[in-house]
Amino acid sequence: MSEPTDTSADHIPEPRTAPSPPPPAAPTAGSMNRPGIPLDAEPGAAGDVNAPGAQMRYVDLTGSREAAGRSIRLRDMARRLPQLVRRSLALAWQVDRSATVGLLLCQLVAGVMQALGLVAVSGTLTALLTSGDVYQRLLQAWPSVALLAGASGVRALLGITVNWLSSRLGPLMTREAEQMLLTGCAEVELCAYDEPDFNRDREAADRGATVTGDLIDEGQDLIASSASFLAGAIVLAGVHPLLLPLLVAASLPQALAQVSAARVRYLANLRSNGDNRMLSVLRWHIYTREAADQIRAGTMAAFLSGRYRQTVARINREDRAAADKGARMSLAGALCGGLGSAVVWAAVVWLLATGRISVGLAGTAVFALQTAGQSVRGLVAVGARAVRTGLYMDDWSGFLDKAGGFRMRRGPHCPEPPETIEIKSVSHRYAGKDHDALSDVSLTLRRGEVTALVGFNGSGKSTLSKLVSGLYLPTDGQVLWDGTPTGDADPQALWQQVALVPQDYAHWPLTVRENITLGQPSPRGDAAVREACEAAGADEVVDKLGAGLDTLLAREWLNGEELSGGQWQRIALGRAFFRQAGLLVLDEPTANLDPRAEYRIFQRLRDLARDRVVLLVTHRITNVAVADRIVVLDEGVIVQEGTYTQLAQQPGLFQQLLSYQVATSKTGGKQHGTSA
Ligand SMILES: Nc1ncnc2c1ncn2[C@@H]1O[C@H](COP(=O)(O)OP(=O)(O)OP(=O)(O)O)[C@@H](O)[C@H]1O
Repeated sequence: MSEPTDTSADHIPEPRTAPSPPPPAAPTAGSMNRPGIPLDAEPGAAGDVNAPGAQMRYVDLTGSREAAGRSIRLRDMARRLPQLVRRSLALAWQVDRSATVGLLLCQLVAGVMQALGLVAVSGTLTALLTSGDVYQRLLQAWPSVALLAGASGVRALLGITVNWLSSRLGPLMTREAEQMLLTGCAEVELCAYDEPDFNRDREAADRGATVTGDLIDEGQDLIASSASFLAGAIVLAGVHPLLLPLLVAASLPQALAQVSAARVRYLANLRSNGDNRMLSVLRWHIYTREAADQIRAGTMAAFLSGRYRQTVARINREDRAAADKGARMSLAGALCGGLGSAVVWAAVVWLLATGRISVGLAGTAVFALQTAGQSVRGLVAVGARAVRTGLYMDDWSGFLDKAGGFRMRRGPHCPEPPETIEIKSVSHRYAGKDHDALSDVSLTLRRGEVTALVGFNGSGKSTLSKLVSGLYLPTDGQVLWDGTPTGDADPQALWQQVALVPQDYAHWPLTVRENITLGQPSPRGDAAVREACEAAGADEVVDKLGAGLDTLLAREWLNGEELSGGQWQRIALGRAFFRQAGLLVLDEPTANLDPRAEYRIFQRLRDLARDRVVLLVTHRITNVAVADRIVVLDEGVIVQEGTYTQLAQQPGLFQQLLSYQVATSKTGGKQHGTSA
C-alpha cells in the first residue's frame, strides 16, 4: 500500500510523467521548408506575425476539456473516482494479470491490518490506563502491542510490495496505451490527417497515453486512502457515533478548498496549453540542427528568443494568477478546517469529561481521528490528481474512438500488378475545403506507358497521383485497377503494388539498406538493393560511405552519416526502384538532382515502364518528352492531353509552361554569360 502523496498540498501536482508536446517536425525533406509556422497556427497569424499586436498562437485546443476541467468538483469527483479505479485496474489486468491480482490482495490485507492496528491501539491504551500494578498492566497490554507491531510490520511489507508491483505495471500500461495509439493511427484512412481536429486530438491523446501509467499509482493511493479511512471510521464509530459525522463535517471545508484550488490550476494549465505547445515548437526550431543555418543566415535568433520570452511571460502571468487564487482558497479552507478540528477535539474532551467514553477509548479516538482525517485529505488530493489524469486519458480513449471511425474499411480484393488504371469521373475535395482539388477527371493509365502530369502549383497533380495509388479514395467517381475500385481492394495488398517517390520523402534514421528495402528485404538479398541503387544513381553515394549499405543515415546518431539533398533523393528513388510493384509514381523525382543524374533517371524511365504503369509528376517541362502521354491539369481539371510533339505545337497551357521554361533557361544563360 503506497502512502497517498502530498495530502496537505493545495494543488494537484503535474502528472508524474509530465506530458510534453511532441516535436513538430517529421523526418521529411519537405519539413525543412516550413520552419517556424505550426500547421495549426491561428488563421492569419502565420502570415502577419510582425503586425502590431499580432501573436503567433496555436488555435485553442481546450474546447471540451475546459468544460471537463470545470467539472472538477467534489460531487463529480466522487462519481468519477470509482470509474477511474476500475479503468486503471482494467488496463492493468490487460497488461499483467498476476501483478493486478497481487496489488488488489495487498490493498485488501493492508486495509485489514490498518483496522487491526487501530483496535490494537485501543487494547494497548485500555490495558495501560487501567488501575493495578505496572507489571500487571504491561502483561495485559503485550498481546495488543504485539498485534500493533505485527500489523505495522505487515503494512510496511505490503507497502513495499505494492510499490514494486505498481512500478512494474505503470510503464507497461503506458507502453500498451502508446501501442494502441500507434496501431489506431496506422489503421486510419490518410484523409483523417486532413481533419484539423484529428491532428490536434492525436497530440492530446499522446499526452494521455504518456500519463496512463500514473493512473495505477493514483488508483492504488485511492484504494489505500479509502481502506485507511474505512478502518479509522469503523473504529471511530465504535468509540462514539458522534465522532465520525463530526470529523467528516470538519474535513469538508478543507476538501472543498483543495478541489477548488485544483480546478483553478487545471484550468490555468489548459489556458496555457497553446502557449506551451508554441514553446515546444520554438524550442525545437531554435536548438535543433534542422533550421540552425537559416536562423544564423537570417539573423533570426533575437526575434525567435523574443517570441519565446513573450510566450513564457504569458504562461507566467497565468500561473501566477492561478497560484494566488489557489493560495487564497487554501487559506480559507485551512481556517475553516482548523475551526472544524477544534470542534472535533472539543467533542472528544467533552465525551471524556462527561464519562461517556473511557480514557483508553479517548486515546483510541485520537489515533482514529488522525488516521481518518489524513485519509480524507489524501482521498481529496489524490482524487483530484486522478481526475485530472482521467481527463488526459479521456483524450486518449476519445481519440481511439475517433480513429476507429476513420479505420480503413475497404474490400478484400488483392490486386495483381495492374494492366490498366482507369480514373473515371473522379472528383476530390479535402476535408474542410470549400472547393474540389480535382473535378470530374477521367484518364486511363496503361502498363508499358509513362504518363506525365504537368500544370501550375496547386493544380491537383499530387492529389491525382495519391488517388491513383489508393492513398486517398475519391470523394466522387472511381479509380479502377483492372476494373476493381480502389475502395474494394485490400489496402495492404494494393500498396504492395505501389512504388512511390513523393515530393517530401522520408529521411529515415536507418541504415542505407533499410532505407532502400523499407524493412522488407528481397529474397535476392543485397544484390537487389545494389541494382536498385544503381538504377537510381545511389550506387555512387553508397560507394563513398564508410560502411556501405550498413551506414546509418543520421549524423546525430553514433557513427551516422549525413547526405546532401540530391543524395537523399537518389536513395528515395532507389527505394521505389527496389520495390517489385506494378505502379511507379514519381512526384517531382529529380527536383534535387544534378543535370547528369536527372538525365539518367529520365533515360531509365522507358525501361522501367516496360512492365509497369508509370505516372510522373514534374515541372521540368523540357524533360517530359520521355512520356508517352502528357496530361495538363489546371485548377483540378484536365485541360490538355497528348504527346509532347502534339502539345508543343498546340496553343494552350502546355505551350505556355514550355515557353516559361525555355525563357527561364535563356535568361539564366544570358545572365550567366554576362557575369562570366
Ligand atoms: N492535405 C491537404 N489538405 C487540404 N488541401 C490540400 C491538401 N493537399 C493539397 N491540398 C490542396 O489541393 C489543391 C491541389 O494540391 P496538389 O498538391 O494536388 O497540387 P499540385 O499540382 O501537386 O501542386 P504542386 O505543383 O505545388 O506540387 C491545392 O489547392 C492544395 O492547397
